[in-house]
Amino acid sequence: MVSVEEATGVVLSNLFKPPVHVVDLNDAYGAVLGAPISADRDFPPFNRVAMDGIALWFSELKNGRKEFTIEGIQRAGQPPVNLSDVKNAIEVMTGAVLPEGTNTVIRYEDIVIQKNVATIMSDAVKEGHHIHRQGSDAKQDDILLTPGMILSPAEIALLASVGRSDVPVFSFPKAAIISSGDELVEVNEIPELHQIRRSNTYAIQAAMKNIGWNGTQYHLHDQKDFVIDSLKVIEAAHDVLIISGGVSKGRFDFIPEALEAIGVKKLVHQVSQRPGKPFWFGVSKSGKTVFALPGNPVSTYMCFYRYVMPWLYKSLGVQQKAQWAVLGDAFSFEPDLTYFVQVSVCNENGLLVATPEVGGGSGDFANLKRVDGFLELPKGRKTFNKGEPFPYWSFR
Ligand SMILES: Nc1nc2c(c(=O)[nH]1)N[C@H]1C(S)=C(S)[C@@H](COP(=O)(O)OP(=O)(O)OC[C@H]3O[C@@H](n4cnc5c(N)ncnc54)[C@H](O)[C@@H]3O)O[C@H]1N2
Ligand code: MOO
Repeated sequence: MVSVEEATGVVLSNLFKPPVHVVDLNDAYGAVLGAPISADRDFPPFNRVAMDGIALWFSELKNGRKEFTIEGIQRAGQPPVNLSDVKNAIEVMTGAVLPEGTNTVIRYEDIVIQKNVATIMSDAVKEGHHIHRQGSDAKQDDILLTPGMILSPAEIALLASVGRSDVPVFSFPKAAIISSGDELVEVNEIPELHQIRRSNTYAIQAAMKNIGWNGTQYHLHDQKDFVIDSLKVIEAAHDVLIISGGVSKGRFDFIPEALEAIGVKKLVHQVSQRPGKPFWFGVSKSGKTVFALPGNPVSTYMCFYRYVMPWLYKSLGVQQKAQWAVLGDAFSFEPDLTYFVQVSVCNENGLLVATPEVGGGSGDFANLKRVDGFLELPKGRKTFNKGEPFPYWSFR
């Protein structure tokens, strides 16, 4: 049995190398950027007028002139006009290029215009006011976005502004989501007394969809040869297998044996954690990744967020930000295991406070509906204090 930290270390050193494909800018939201994006021009690309008003040559104002004849207008979208006489000014619009021969913008609010003459009413005008300087935000060829960024609306705006209508993004690994167990029937079936509907693969699929990842669902009956043959075919056709169930010690828990039979090397089996102790992880001969998550629904769920998601993010170069929350109530847990306690969270004066909602164990997935995530309470301790911070794994 290995610790959570050891298991994490193994999982995160067996990553998927994602290929890059191109998507239309309109479809890029939420995708993971697959190549660096640089500025094709300075940001802003020209000295940009930042307020509607007039532009003039500041020395004239400094030397005492208060009245400036307006000799023209500079609209946004027009090439720069030229101030021909420093005693004059040019009306300028926000977003326009600063007219040549001017170096200061004064807002309409600070002037009075009568008969084409602007009188400056403010004493607070400073040289260079209200000009968004060329290159002040970024220089041409600066790297604006790096691979591994999840594209939010902010990045979409940058991609648009540098002319990237085709966006290179990382492809997600092709995933198989596999359930196993003869007690499981399809969602649209009426189960017999001894049966239940399968729900874990749907939960995994939904968790994946949340980040734009898709998988194909399979179900395996508890028949050893069938499991071996099916896994062989599925392994060949996917980059990652996410299996739920059949990994503990039951007579019909064939998954570890079947995986080894098809050449998947076991790298982790059994982690000193609750839930999810029978967690299994391995890599096939052809480099495919296999997660076999313990079948109890809460265990599957927890292991997906604690191991599969970090693996995916690291594979795609995404920096997963560690989250912490403080324990809302004192808590005790006797076994010498890392305990992922189900918690509901709320924000109290800027602090994320996690209140344990233990529920009825790892089979009680009805409890998950009132829970926001898991708080990771370390092994080697029995009591945990109210107000103490611990890593928090959110699924909302
Ligand atoms: N002798 C031992 N028995 C068990 C141990 C152990 O260490 N020694 N570990 C227990 C723990 S902890 C867990 S977790 C489970 C995990 O077992 P499996 O991975 O083999 O899971 P199954 O037995 O197939 O299923 C467990 C439970 O979950 C239900 N299940 C499975 N798949 C689904 C699904 N897709 N949707 C909904 N529910 C699912 C299944 O019906 C079982 O009730 O083993 C303990 N036993
Ligand atoms: O540890 Mo198991 O994953 O609790 O039911």
